[in-house]
This record gives sequence, C-alpha cells and structure tokens, in this order.
Amino acid sequence: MKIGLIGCGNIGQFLLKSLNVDGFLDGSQIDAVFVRNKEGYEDLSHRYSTSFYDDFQTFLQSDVDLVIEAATVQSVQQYAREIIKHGKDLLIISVGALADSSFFDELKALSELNGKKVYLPSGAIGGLDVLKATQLTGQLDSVTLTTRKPAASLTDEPVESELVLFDGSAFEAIRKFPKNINVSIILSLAGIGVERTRVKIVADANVNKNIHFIEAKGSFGKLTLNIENNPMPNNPKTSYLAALSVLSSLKDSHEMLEIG
Ligand SMILES: NC(=O)C1=CN([C@@H]2O[C@H](COP(=O)(O)OP(=O)(O)OC[C@H]3O[C@@H](n4cnc5c(N)ncnc54)[C@H](O)[C@@H]3O)[C@@H](O)[C@H]2O)C=CC1
Ligand SMILES: O=C([O-])CC(=O)C(=O)O
Repeated sequence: MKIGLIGCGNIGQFLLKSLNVDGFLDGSQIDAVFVRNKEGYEDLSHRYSTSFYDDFQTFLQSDVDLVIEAATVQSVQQYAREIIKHGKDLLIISVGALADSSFFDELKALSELNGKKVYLPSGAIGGLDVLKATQLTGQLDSVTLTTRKPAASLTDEPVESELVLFDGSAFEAIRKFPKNINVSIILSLAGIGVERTRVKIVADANVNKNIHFIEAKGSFGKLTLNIENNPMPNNPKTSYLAALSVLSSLKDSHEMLEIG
C-alpha cells in the first residue's frame, strides 16, 4: 500500500521511521508527505526515501491509496473532503475535527459515495469496544473522562499542585483544547455523543504521564479504565500510545481476521 502523510511532527516522524525504515507493514510505505513549507525537509526526505510537497493539489495527485492525517484538527477540516473525493482512504488522528456533527455526517456520506474508508484510531485511550457494543441498544447512561497531564503541557500559568482547567462537555473541551483532548471525541463517537460525554481536564504539577480515567455506566454494568500514558519525547502533550494506535489501525486494515 502506498501511503500519504499530512504533517511531519512527532507522530508523523514516528510513522516515517516505523513504516519506511523498520518495515512495520510489509509492502507499505509513506511515499508522499504534505507540509506547509517543504524547505528544510531535504534531510528527512533522503533519510526516509519519500517525497515532500507543500502544494496540496500536487500532493493529492501523488499515487497513494491512503492518506494519514497527523497534523491538526484544523487540517482535517481543511483537507479531508478533497482526499476522499480524490479516491483515497483516510486515517484521522486529530479526531477532534469530528466533534462537529455536520462535518462528521458529511465525511461519512462522502466516504460512502466514493467507496473510501475513513479510519479513526483509538488514539491515547482504550475501552471503545465496550462503548460501541453497549450503545447499540441505547443502554449506555453516562460516560465521563478525566484527563490529567503535566501542567506545562496544558497551561503557561504556574501550577503548584493541580488545577482543574475545564469541566464540561466533550464538545466544548475540544474547542478549548484542540491539541490535548482528541481522546474525548473518539470516546464520544464510540459512546453517547459529544454533548453528553463529560470531560474534566486537570493540569497536574506532580505527574509526568498523560493520564486518562474513563468511567461509563449502562445496562451492561460499569466500566472504569485508567490509562497512564508515557508521553512522546518530541511532543510531551502526545502519548506514545496515540502513535501506536495509528500503526494498529493500519495493520487492522490489512487483516482478514479482526480482533476486538
Ligand atoms: N486521537 C488522539 O488520541 C490523539 C491525537 N493527537 C493529535 O494528533 C495530531 C498530531 O500530533 P503530534 O504529531 O504530536 O503533533 P506535532 O505538533 O508534533 O506535529 C504536527 C505537525 O503538523 C504540522 N502541521 C500543522 N498544520 C498543518 C497543515 N495544515 N498541513 C500540514 N502540516 C501541518 C505542524 O507543523 C507539525 O509539524 C495533533 O492534532 C494532536 O492533537 C495527539 C495525541 C493523541
Ligand atoms: O496523547 C494524549 O494523551 C491525548 C491527547 O493529546 C489528545 O487526545 O489530543
């Protein structure tokens, strides 16, 4: 499979190394990378044997089957439609863009119309399988997420011990923290939606992990899940698991036997 990539930051470079150097998926590699300004990317282009583009239309013309977005919520809003219309599958990690239900519906309709898949990896959390299964019959009553990150990842203000920066719906959470709480949106999409999913964001001076605590209740019983993610060295806001979840989605897209 030929893959295109939008964004060459922390997750993007992890994917380049995993696919183009380590050979994570046999026969698949990133052949085209879209960045806003390709000056200065010569070394990476050489190291990963890949082409960099800073003109989106030219990037779209490249012969890739699937595009991975690893940039920003805004870039999904800007480019997702065109990618699908150009006959390419799309994997989105900045899933916060889909908090807008009309945009979500539009992408879903476009993907169906064009026969192209949209992959939304689980990112830096787990437990989505439980929510997906139980919400089918409408018997999921509540979902809450408490995210705790090192204070400096969330705020420039000095924090002595901990500070609750946000308490409200997932819809509002991603609007206020678009780089930090994409997890709340994948959780909402698997469960009871962006308005009913409650989110608390805590800046904690005493942690060095990105911690997500999920609680869900319904006719199935009760789920509690606490995940303490190691951050990635190049962007401590982002958990290592988020990057791994992209690889896992890619692998699943190739499998005939599905687990979970
Ligand atoms: N779903 C999830 O669980 C998670 C999602 N994320 C999201 O994944 C995305 C990538 O994360 P990182 O790699 O850690 O971020 P990063 O900030 O290290 O890299 C993003 C790169 O995208 C580039 N970029 C920004 N706008 C662009 C555009 N319009 N076109 C092309 N490139 C553009 C930036 O220059 C930067 O190099 C972020 O939106 C982040 O919030 C991160 C962690 C978990
Ligand atoms: O990586 C994480 O732990 C969560 C994150 O940044 C996000 O959901 O945007």
